[in-house]
Amino acid sequence: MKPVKVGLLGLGTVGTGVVRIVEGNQEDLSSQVGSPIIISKIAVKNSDKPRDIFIDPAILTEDPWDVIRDPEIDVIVEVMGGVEQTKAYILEALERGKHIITANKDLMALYGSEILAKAQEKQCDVFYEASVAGGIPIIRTLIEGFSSDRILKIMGIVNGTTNFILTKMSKEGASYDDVLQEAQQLGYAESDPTSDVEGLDAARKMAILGTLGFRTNVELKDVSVRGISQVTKEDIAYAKRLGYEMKLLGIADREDENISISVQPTMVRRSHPIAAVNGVYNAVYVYGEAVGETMFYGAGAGAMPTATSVVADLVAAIKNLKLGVNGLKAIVPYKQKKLKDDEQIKYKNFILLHVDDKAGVLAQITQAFAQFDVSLESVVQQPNEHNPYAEIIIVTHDASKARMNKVLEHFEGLEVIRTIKSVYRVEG
Ligand SMILES: NC(=O)C1=CN([C@@H]2O[C@H](COP(=O)(O)OP(=O)(O)OC[C@H]3O[C@@H](n4cnc5c(N)ncnc54)[C@H](OP(=O)(O)O)[C@@H]3O)[C@@H](O)[C@H]2O)C=CC1
Ligand SMILES: N[C@@H](CC=O)C(=O)O
Repeated sequence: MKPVKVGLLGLGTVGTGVVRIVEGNQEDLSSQVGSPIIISKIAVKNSDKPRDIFIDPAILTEDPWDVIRDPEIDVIVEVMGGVEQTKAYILEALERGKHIITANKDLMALYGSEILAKAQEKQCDVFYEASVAGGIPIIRTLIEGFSSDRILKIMGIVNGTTNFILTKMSKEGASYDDVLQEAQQLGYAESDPTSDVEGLDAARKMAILGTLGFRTNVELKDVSVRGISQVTKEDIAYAKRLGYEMKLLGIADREDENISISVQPTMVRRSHPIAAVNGVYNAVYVYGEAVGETMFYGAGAGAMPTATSVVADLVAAIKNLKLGVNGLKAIVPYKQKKLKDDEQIKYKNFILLHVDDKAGVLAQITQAFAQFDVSLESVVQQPNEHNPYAEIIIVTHDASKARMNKVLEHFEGLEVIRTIKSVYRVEG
């Protein structure tokens, strides 16, 4: 049987995992697709770099165009990262009728619609399962498993690095910087980890999930983003005390046809299944109008979990190639997008204030909430052992983002408030 030739762009954390799986599971994979799968060319930045696996130096190139322009290659697996130049490689590969597998969320969040339109024009597959939540098959699930339902909410821990950091800070009291370094050594973090810790990586993934779940074109600029770099050990301790776990949570929801998408550190009620997702694990909770609650769990980053999704996509693409079809057409968004405004976005809030320790302060604070029509679930005032100020810890009921912003603006001008220490979304 004639082998299927695959071109690999990138041989780093994920690329090495892909080679291991394709070689290690060759018998099983080839029996599924009906012919051997051969990685015949690999583009890397530095072909002299020592590798963890044996690679025939003759198949390495430092020029990705060698892979894209090779007429023998049927499928391109892109695990190299990058956006503008990588987009050019992929569009050219599609132009040449090659099928694409990518783990690149940066690319798909920014140019997914253009790439998918080109794929449709050329009747090629573009599969990108590994781009969201590593080893969890969430993209296929949204496209196929939920094709019959109307999704109302998608809530996810979709970044392994930040979940690893928050878990270690919470359970071991570890320092933010040390754990970030460990996540980098383990191959979880992006080449520039700022995109992990500042929430951008999760935002890209939520844009992809929102597009698929709501069948409308969610763009990166539609996602409001806040990362974990300002989350302190004290914040995590307060969350725990109140019965919550601190998680970097992506939330996409819709009411009628109005949607909102955000990524932010969130205090999640301990009884919610997502609160128990720790370490590099990810989870995506999907609420469908008909199906109700579902949740999908697995490793969100790292070589082998991510490569599992990449190679599963490869198998799907080769099966399609053999059948002369291309699949997953439902991914092309068709609905007009309507974003919620700040008055329509509502959730509970946790607020920690440092205030002057004197009579009447609490009344001033609660009055401000009443003035802007924000009702409160709990308010606690306590002296601070080490400082001359008191702490006020507030949890609101659901309040619109617009009204909460007004409260916080008002607080900026209140003399009795020394610092607005922390404000977090609360879920559950
Ligand atoms: N790591 C993870 O857990 C996950 C990563 N992803 C995504 O997968 C992709 C790859 O990530 P990862 O494997 O971690 O990245 P790495 O940095 O480990 O690997 C990148 C690879 O691409 C090669 N490369 C980079 N730039 C070029 C270039 N211009 N020309 C040729 N080769 C190039 C590098 O070559 P060389 O080896 O010579 O330096 C390296 O082999 C990214 O899009 C990432 O966002 C998705 C899910 C999980
Ligand atoms: N840096 C990412 C890798 C997977 O997408 C993460 O930590 O989740």
